[in-house]
Amino acid sequence: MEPGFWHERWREGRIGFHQASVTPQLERHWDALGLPAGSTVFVPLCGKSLDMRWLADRGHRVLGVELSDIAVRDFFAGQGLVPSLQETVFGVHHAAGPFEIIVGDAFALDRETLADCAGVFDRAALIALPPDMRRRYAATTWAALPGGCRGLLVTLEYPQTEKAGPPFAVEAAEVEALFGGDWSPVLLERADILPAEPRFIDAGVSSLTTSVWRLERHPRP
Ligand SMILES: C[S@@+](CC[C@H](N)C(=O)[O-])C[C@H]1O[C@@H](n2cnc3c(N)ncnc32)[C@H](O)[C@@H]1O
Repeated sequence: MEPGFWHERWREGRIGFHQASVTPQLERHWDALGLPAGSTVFVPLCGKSLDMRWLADRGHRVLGVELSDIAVRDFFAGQGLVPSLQETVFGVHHAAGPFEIIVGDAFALDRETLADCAGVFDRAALIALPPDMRRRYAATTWAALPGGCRGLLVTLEYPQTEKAGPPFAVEAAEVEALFGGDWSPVLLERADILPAEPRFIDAGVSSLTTSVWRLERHPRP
């Protein structure tokens, strides 16, 4: 899943991962995190997700990062906003209203850039990456978030031998292994979604569940 893979998907409009509505798990579990209005929420690998609009409607500022400028331009156009552009070492920052989206590489972001993020929402980001990149993502992007940051992570579980990713299966043991050191992962929900996923049924996948994790980062020493 190198950058070229994603750029091609966006160029060709092969973006089956994009949802026309808000992630239901976000709606169900976000308020329980107790993040105050006005706080900033980081949305890594954000695409043009409408979850960002939902978070803004809860009073949050949203900081996204996304490789594809097609996705980011589409997002702002869809919101009827014209962003101002500013170039930094991390990429081109697009800002308008409550949204700032960096067109750049999530793995490159540093602690200073993410210092104001009290929250994080990961849907189709961790699971978009193969195993070695997931380890890198946790060790760089998530590791740059500040102590006390809390958020939600949505994962998928299915027998990886039955279908190739993305999206990839990420089992509970891996969530613990990736985040158990610096974060406190708590499983909030697991649901069987195979009946609603014909692509997985057609591929012969025998079971498919989705999980929602609450993660809270320990204070930094
Ligand atoms: C499966 S999509 C999910 C998008 C979004 N989270 C959603 O729910 O619609 C993964 C996105 O991550 C972006 N991406 C992949 N690798 C990235 C990286 N290293 N830095 C920033 N964005 C990346 C891709 O361009 C793609 O838009």
